[in-house]
Amino acid sequence: MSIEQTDVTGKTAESLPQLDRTLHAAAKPPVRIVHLGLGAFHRSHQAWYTSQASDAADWGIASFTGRRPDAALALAEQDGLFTLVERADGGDSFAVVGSIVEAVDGADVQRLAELVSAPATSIVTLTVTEAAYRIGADGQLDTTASDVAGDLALLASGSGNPSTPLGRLVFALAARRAAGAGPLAVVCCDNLADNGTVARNAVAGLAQAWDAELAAWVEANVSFVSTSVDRITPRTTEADIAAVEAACGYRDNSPVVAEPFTNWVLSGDFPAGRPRWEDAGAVFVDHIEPYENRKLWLLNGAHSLLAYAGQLRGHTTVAQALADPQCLIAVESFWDEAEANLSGAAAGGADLQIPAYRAALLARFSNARIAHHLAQIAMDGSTKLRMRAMPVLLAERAQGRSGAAAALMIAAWIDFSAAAETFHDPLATEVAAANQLEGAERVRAVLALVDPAVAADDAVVELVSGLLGTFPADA
Ligand SMILES: NC(=O)c1ccc[n+]([C@@H]2O[C@H](COP(=O)([O-])OP(=O)(O)OC[C@H]3O[C@@H](n4cnc5c(N)ncnc54)[C@H](O)[C@@H]3O)[C@@H](O)[C@H]2O)c1
Ligand SMILES: O=P(O)(O)OC[C@@H](O)[C@@H](O)[C@H](O)[C@H](O)CO
Repeated sequence: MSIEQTDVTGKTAESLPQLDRTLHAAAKPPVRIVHLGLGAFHRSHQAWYTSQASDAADWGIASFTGRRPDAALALAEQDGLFTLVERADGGDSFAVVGSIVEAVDGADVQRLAELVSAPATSIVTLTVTEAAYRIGADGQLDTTASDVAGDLALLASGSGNPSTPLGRLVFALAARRAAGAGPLAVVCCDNLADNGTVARNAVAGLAQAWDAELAAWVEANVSFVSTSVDRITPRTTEADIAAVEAACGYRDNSPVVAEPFTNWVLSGDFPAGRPRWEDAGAVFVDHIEPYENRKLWLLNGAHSLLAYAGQLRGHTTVAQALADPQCLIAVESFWDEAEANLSGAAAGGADLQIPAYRAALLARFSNARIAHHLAQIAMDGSTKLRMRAMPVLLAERAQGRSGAAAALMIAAWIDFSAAAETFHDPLATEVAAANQLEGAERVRAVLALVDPAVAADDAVVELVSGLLGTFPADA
C-alpha cells in the first residue's frame, strides 16, 4: 500500500508544482564549465561552490551523467535546478541551487564535444569515481582494461562514440584542438591521491595511444588541477524527496542531502579563468599533498575501515558502525598511525590541526541524521585501499613500526570480499579467484591485486593473515 505524501498545507505530492526556473526565479548563466559525472556529490559540492561565487552570474555548468541518462533527464525537467538539503544534527535547511544550466545524458558525446570545443568553456570538472580512471597498481592507465581497449579501438576507427568518461573527454579535447579554442583546465574532484596527476595520466595515456599530436596538444594546453574535496553526501532516497516536498511545498525529483561541513582545496593553473570559488571558502595552495593525505587517510581511510569492519559486524551506516566500540577502537588506532605520518616534515609547513580535525570527524561521522550507507563506501576497495590504507602501512613500516592498524583495514576488506553477498569492485573476478586459495597464499594473491610490491613482503602477508577474522559478526 502506498501512503500519499502531503506537504504542510495538506496538498498531495501530485498537486504540488514542480521546481523549475518559472517557479523559482533563478538567472541562467552561460556555460563555461563542463562536468562529467552528474551525481550527488557534484551537486552538493562543485555546483554549490559555483552558485556561491560572487561572479556566479558568469559561470554556468553543463553536466553530463556517467553511465545512465536518468539523472540528466530528471534534472533537465527542472531546468537544472535542485534543492540542497543541509542536514545538521539539529535539523535541515533547504536552498535551491541554480548553477547547473544544462543536464545531458553522458552518451551524447557530440554535445560534449560541442561544449568542450566552445571558446567560452574554461573548465572541465570530474566526479566519475576512483575506479573510472582505470589506473593500474603502477599508477599508469591500464590500456588492457576491456572498456579502455574498446574506446581506443573506437577512437582509432573514427566510428562510434567512446563509452568511458575519459574516452569521451579525450574525444571532446580533440574537438577543442580542431576548433582552436585554446587552453583549459581539467579539475579532478574524485577521492584520489594526487588526483590531477591521475587525471593527466589517464587523459594523456589515452591521447598518446590514439594520436601522438593530440597528446602533444594536451600536454601544452590542458592544465590538470589537483584537489582535495570534502562533503559527506549520501545517495538521495525517496524519504529525502518527500522531506523536500513537505518542507518546501514543491516537487523536486533531484534533491541532494549533504552535511553542513564542506571543504575544497585546489592546486594548479586555470589558463582560461575560473569562478571566485574562494568566496564560498575554497582554498588555493601551492602544495596540496598534506591536505590530500589528511583527508584521504583520516576521513576516507576511516570510512573504508568502518565500511568493511562495520558490515562484518552487521551494521548498515557509518553512524551505527562508529557507535560500536570495536569499530571505534580500530578507527582511533588507524588515526594514530596516520597522524604519526602527517606531522612534522610530512605536513610540509601546512597547519593541519590534526587533533581538531579528528574531533570534528568523530562529530561528523556520528551525525545519525545522515544515513551514509557502508555498502556504498565499500565499493571498489581494490582501488580505494591503494590511497587509504597502503600509504599509511608503508610509512609506518618505513619507520620501523608494524602498521598493524592499516593492515587491519586490509584484513577486514579481505574478510568482507569473501563474505559479502554483493562485492562491487573493478577486480571482483580476480579477487574471487584469489579467495579460492588457502592461508597465506590467498592473502598474498588478494594483496597483489592492490599492490604487488607489498604482496611480495612475507612479513606483511603474515601480519595481514594474523588479522583476518578480527571482526566476527556478533553486533
Ligand atoms: N559522495 C560523497 O560524499 C563524495 C565526497 C567527496 C568526493 N566524492 C567523489 O565523487 C565521486 C562520485 O560520488 P557521488 O556521490 O556523486 O556518486 P554518484 O553515484 O551519485 O555519481 C557518480 C557519477 O559517476 C558516474 N560513474 C560512476 N562510475 C562510473 C564509471 N565506472 N564510468 C563512468 N561513469 C561512472 C555515475 O554514472 C554518476 O554520474 C566519488 O566516487 C568520489 O570520488 C564523493
Ligand atoms: O565517495 P567514495 O566512493 O570515494 O568514498 C566513500 C566515502 O568515503 C566518501 O564519499 C566520503 O563520504 C567523502 O569523501 C567525504 O567528503
